[in-house]
Amino acid sequence: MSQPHKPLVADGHEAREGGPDRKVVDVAVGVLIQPNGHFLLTSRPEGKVYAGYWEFPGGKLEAGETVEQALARELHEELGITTGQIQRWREELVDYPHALVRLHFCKVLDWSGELQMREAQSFAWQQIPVKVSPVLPGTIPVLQWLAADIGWTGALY
Ligand SMILES: Nc1nc2c([nH]c(=O)n2[C@H]2C[C@H](O)[C@@H](COP(=O)(O)OP(=O)(O)OP(=O)(O)O)O2)c(=O)[nH]1
Repeated sequence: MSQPHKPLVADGHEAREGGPDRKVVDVAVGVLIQPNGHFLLTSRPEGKVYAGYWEFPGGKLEAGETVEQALARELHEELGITTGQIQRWREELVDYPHALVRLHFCKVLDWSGELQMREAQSFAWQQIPVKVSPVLPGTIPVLQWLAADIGWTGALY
């Protein structure tokens, strides 16, 4: 099967050919956007790969879950919020040394509940250019899309 486009290669390593042992891991990711356009970034907790890097909240799909179900579960588990409508937005394949991941980015404009950092992560409401660092390689395309939405052509972070 051909890929829709070449994966983004993180960390400058050579992209590996997708052998039978290199499975794609599907990840549901939420871009929570406030009415003023600010979006939520969270830092990856200690103990996970890329600990301390900033990303959009989300996580891997469990067996039998849709992207929307996985994202609603992850946002509740990680942030304690209940999501309203989840809008599928874009997909990105990222080739990390640790895994080949397909990120299913969704826009979330509607949620209820106060944010709770249930995994002791940090959070920051951001706008372009992003002030927190470092950002996870897989989040950079999203910053490009968000910048394009507002006609921003300057630095992203
Ligand atoms: N949540 C999230 N993950 C991202 C983003 N960008 C990006 O490349 N990733 C990658 C990092 C990881 O390889 C993968 C997400 O896996 P994870 O370890 O956070 O998932 P999880 O919460 O289900 O983890 P676990 O329970 O298995 O520890 O997707 C992003 O913006 N948000």
